[in-house]
Amino acid sequence: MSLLDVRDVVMRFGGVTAVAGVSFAVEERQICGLIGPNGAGKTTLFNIISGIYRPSEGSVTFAGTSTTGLPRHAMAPLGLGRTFQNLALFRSMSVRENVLSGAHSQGRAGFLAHALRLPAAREEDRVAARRADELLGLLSLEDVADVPVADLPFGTQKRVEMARALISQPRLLLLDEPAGGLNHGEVDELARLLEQIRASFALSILLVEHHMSLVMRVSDKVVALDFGKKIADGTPHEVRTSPEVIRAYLGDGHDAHAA
Ligand SMILES: Nc1ncnc2c1ncn2[C@@H]1O[C@H](COP(=O)(O)OP(=O)(O)OP(=O)(O)O)[C@@H](O)[C@H]1O
Repeated sequence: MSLLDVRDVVMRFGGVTAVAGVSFAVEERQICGLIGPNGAGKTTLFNIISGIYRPSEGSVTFAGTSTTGLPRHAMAPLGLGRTFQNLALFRSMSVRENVLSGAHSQGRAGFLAHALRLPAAREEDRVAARRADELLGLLSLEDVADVPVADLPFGTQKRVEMARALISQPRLLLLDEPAGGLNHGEVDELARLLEQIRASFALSILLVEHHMSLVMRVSDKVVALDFGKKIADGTPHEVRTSPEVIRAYLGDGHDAHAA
């Protein structure tokens, strides 16, 4: 059984079919890249998997549970973490507070236990604080732990978002254009970080990304979309050399050399 199973998913917005019957799977500990030219349907599919949209047709199964149409707040407790293309951080809060905010979805002790500072809640807070420290170290954020997020460069904010997604210990991390807005050096750093995260946390990653060299470097497999349909699904080499993928990028005036 695959960790994530996307089956025959269709998404229509009025007269527009954004996703036209896509199936693919992500296995345990796999890094899967999702690529395609502008308007191919990547973000729509990503939003379906993370519970923002309910598909018009088809199903999504995560770790054996059907998540089709489940609300997004039900996703983190199941083990699905995500980051956003345009960052969704609390800008006036510190890095540590932002990272800790990701732990709340995991809490089992409940609102009342936290309000009354009962032992179960205090233990949860201790565990979360310990995990936050580990993640701040792993993502080289210790020196800025107490700095408000708004005062940090974009690349650093992206690492904060990653740490916040990781604190809930997801089995699958959904990353929406993590390289967007990063410079060369930062993209290189990101590639190393993704490999390190996979090794340290034994998780799977689904990566929607335009930055081809990053996708090809870190992915075990790549799924390519064009006009809402899957046009390739295989190793980075297979996808990079697929005539349909080359055609999709060339035909649309995209940077085909990078592919
Ligand atoms: N809420 C919506 N209402 C109407 N049409 C939409 C909506 N969301 C997406 N679309 C259309 O669906 C198609 C796929 O869009 P989507 O954003 O999923 O593509 P994408 O591959 O993520 O593109 P990009 O790389 O530019 O982010 C596009 O034609 C888009 O205009």
